[in-house]
Amino acid sequence: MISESNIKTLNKLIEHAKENNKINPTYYDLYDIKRGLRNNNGTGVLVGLTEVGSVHGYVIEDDKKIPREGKLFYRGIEINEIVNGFQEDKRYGFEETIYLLLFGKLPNKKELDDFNKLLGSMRNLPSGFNENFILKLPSKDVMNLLQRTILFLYSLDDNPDDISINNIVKQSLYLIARFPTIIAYGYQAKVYNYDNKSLFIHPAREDYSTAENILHMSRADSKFTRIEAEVLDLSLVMHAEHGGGNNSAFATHVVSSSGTDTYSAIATAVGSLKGPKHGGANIKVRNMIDNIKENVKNYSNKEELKKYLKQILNKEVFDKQGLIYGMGHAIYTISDPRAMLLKEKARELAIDKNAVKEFELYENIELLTKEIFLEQKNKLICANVDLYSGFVYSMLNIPQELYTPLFATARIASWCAHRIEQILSDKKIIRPAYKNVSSINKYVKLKDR
Ligand SMILES: CC(=O)SCCNC(=O)CCNC(=O)[C@H](O)C(C)(C)COP(=O)(O)OP(=O)(O)OC[C@H]1O[C@@H](n2cnc3c(N)ncnc32)[C@H](O)[C@@H]1OP(=O)(O)O
Ligand SMILES: O=C([O-])CC(=O)C(=O)O
Repeated sequence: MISESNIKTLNKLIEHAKENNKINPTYYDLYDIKRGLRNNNGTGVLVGLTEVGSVHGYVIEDDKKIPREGKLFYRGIEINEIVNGFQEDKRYGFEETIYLLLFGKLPNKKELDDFNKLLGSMRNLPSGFNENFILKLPSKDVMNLLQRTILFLYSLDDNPDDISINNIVKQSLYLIARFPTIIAYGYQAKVYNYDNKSLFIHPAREDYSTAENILHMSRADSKFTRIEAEVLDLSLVMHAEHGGGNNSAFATHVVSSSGTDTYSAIATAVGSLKGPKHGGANIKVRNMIDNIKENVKNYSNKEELKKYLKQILNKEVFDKQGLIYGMGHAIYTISDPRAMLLKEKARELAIDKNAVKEFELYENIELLTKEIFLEQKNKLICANVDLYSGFVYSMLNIPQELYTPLFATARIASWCAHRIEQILSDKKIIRPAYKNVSSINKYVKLKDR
């Protein structure tokens, strides 16, 4: 318990923190600061090269951003082609995607089989690890648990700081293989400790894919249907990579450039992805939907819904941050190809599960937010990958606690790929500049203050 007098001290410190950390907003223009590492025309400042993936949402003509339909490529192959490829063969695609992102080529049948076997053999945690580091130390937040569990794994690695590529590839594969196990057990520990539910620990199965293992380990009865595993697998594929400049990949580049170990780098990326403007938006979307349902009597009525969305944007309601989660993107303008694919999946599942009214709420949020941005800011905005993903998960009976951890389980593939690329190709430590705009102050002796 914090004492009354310490509360007073704390409140005073908070006031100092607020008073003394505000930079005059006009300085940003004066010194031509690339806020958010963006150029004046909204494009990202070019800070690196990559062959892992690329994201297209506009073209530049006469220094102006001209909106285009979104396209996403993994190692030069368009995402829709990858999806069509494994769906036509009626097989899972996430492991093939990890292979492609990490090793830069599509695996042949034997290479893919061998890779699946290797990942399968790496999925279980070291003996006693779950008991000591997860079940005894639960967290209400599975992303928080994931982040520190990665750091605990450092302590059990005999050679954690070796950043030779031989060692990094091995460490990366262990982490990629173990993320499903960690998030499933982290979820079990959460519901057992905080929600008074029974505890079930199912060992990972070597013969199961990543998606199958997640469903098997996170469910009490360990049962799932082929359709459920296929939809989850598709979602993992679509969340796996998004270029070098997205916040968590860039965070990986930044910390990897200092020469730090794999566990520190990946824990950093998890911390970045958790943010509500990045991967954490999927859980925010869910909360926003619940809030809308509570506060908009007839949420099927577009006028009523639009009025409430405007109140969200004006910071009057919901979390008062002024954001409509699941909408907008740093690169996509007209469309995010993943959101379009997920939307179609969501529509199919909603018809099947009698949830069309809820699907229409998501669709109306998309349409009306676009309308509001055009009317108020003359700005094109589109749904991003986080808008429909949570809805799809809810129809697969995947708990909310796992929404962002599932994103991390997919995205770790590209964090590892970007880290390897950074270490092999760009040896310079990332160190941009901050201009100091404070006055010169004299040190005053304690007795004179
Ligand atoms: C996996 C992912 O990370 S996908 C993104 C997930 N995040 C979300 O869904 C959160 C909601 N969306 C957002 O916050 C933003 O759209 C971001 C962070 C994704 C991108 O932001 P930016 O790169 O700044 O986008 P952009 O340059 O197009 O934004 C222009 C303006 O529109 C605002 N804007 C963009 N999207 C939204 C939104 N969904 N709600 C409210 N305002 C928004 C921005 O805050 C910015 O305002 P400003 O000019 O007053 O600073
Ligand atoms: O690219 C970005 O800025 C955000 C991101 O990671 C994604 O959309 O998957």
